[in-house]
Amino acid sequence: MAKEQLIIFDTTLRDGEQSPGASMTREEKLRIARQLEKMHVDIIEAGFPAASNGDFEAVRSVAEAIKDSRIAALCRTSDQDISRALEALKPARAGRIHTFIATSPLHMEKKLRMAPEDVIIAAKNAVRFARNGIDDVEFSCEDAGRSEMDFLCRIVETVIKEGATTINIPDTVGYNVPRQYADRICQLRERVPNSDKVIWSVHCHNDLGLAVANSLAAVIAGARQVECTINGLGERAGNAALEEVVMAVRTRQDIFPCDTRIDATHIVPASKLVSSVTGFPVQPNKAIVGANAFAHESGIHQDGVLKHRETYEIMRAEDVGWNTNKLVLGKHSGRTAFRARLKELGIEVDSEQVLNTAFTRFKELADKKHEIFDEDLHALMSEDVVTPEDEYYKLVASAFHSETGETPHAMITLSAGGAEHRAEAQGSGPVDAAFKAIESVARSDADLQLYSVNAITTGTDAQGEVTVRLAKGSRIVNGLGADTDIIVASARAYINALNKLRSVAERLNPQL
Ligand SMILES: CC(=O)SCCNC(=O)CCNC(=O)[C@H](O)C(C)(C)COP(=O)(O)OP(=O)(O)OC[C@H]1O[C@@H](n2cnc3c(N)ncnc32)[C@H](O)[C@@H]1OP(=O)(O)O
Ligand SMILES: CC(C)C(=O)C(=O)O
Ligand SMILES: [Mg+2]
Repeated sequence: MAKEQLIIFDTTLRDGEQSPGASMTREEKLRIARQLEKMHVDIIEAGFPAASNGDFEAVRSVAEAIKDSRIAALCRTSDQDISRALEALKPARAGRIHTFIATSPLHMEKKLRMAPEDVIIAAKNAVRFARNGIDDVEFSCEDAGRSEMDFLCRIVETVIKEGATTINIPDTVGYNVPRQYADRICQLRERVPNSDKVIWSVHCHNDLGLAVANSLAAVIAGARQVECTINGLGERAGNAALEEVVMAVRTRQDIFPCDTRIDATHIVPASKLVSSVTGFPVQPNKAIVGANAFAHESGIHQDGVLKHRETYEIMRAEDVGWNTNKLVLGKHSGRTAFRARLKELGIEVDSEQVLNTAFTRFKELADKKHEIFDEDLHALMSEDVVTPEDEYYKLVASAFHSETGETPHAMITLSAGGAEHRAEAQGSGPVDAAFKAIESVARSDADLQLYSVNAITTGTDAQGEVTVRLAKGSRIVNGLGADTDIIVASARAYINALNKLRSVAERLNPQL
């Protein structure tokens, strides 16, 4: 049997924009709307035209530009708001008026200061007025999650009689839990006359982190429109995240009697676009669109994924717009992932013993660094362990001078093959000066590819550890140096890298 359609109503440009700091210009709304259209979002709520001239123009521009998604505009129950929204929607090929009024005792008494009977009259008049201007009218019972069921049934019955085509039951303050919210939808569908003539919609906020769970529970209870936003953007803790709703329904087709029309491969680009427009970063562990959503770091998981992806992946990264899943090498990784990455990098390991030695070094490095990059692996595999006894270069003495207004200066005494050399240099900072002084003796001509500093103890007397990566031709090595003086640690790291470069060169050319 063909699945029913679950309508995706995206409100990133309206409720999403209500996130403090997320307001968008007309051009930004247009860019996002085009991406939503590409994804096959059914309805794009573009804004609240009565809010400002800017929002009016933004809704009008979106209505003009978008052809394959329906454009909705939000308005209160007043004729002025509705007229403004109708005006903004004029260029739309398909438009929808979305009008709302609060229905909870708290909102009616304290905010609207209206008697419940007057709220029903306002809703009735608004839907009638809107239907005179447009065929598609959605009515929302704001704060439905805290409204009395009998009252909800009455107001919904009234607006259906006036021609509302979609009835939205928002959990405006994210107060509901899934079973209770689903029960509301079931009761409304059972009790309201002609409930089968309208689409039941849900709009959940995430104040208790339940927006997606509540939306999905409502879908199982018969809702066929979900209002949601990219990255879960929205007022306060946000709305249900579009990407999570879409992928939950798609991944669990064994449970849901419906599916969306969304082309999920556009989800990650949409997430990145919304994040860059609003300046709201996506947390790495965010479902579907977070940088770690398809990344595996621990050895047992990596081994499983390499043997069969589905051991630890319920969706394919490619299906939501990532290039691929990721195996991140770190201190929890095991030999399987280590060997696999080396193979990808074209590094042949000819024996188990070489692999084991390299793996031990890899673990030592991983204890010091959060993430191991491909360059680290190249360095790791191309270097020999240099023991203090066979170090060619040794730091004998050093002095650094750095004073405000003066060029930093370094003096180094370096032993090279047993002969001591004294060198001085100036640099843009004391570390730069130290490296230049060392180079003036070693003349390695290597490229400095990485300089990174870690504090390995805490406090002002912290031991600083420096990593220096040098590259020469195809050789890449990592040098490490530690000292409580960070400039000395840097000089040691540079010298350590020089010794490793030399030892690799010797291995390749024993005449050296
Ligand atoms: C749950 C939601 O997300 S609701 C949508 C939230 N979005 C917005 O608020 C859009 C941006 N808002 C605005 O730009 C402004 O608030 C405007 C232009 C809409 C109204 O501005 P103002 O006229 O200055 O009113 P103000 O914002 O101070 O107060 C809201 C008024 O609307 C009334 N109101 C609230 N909801 C409704 C409604 N659904 N239908 C009719 N009146 C309503 C309030 O009771 C209040 O009326 P009062 O001034 O007589 O007390
Ligand atoms: C206007 C309505 C749909 C809303 O955003 C809410 O109740 O949260
Ligand atoms: Mg909302």
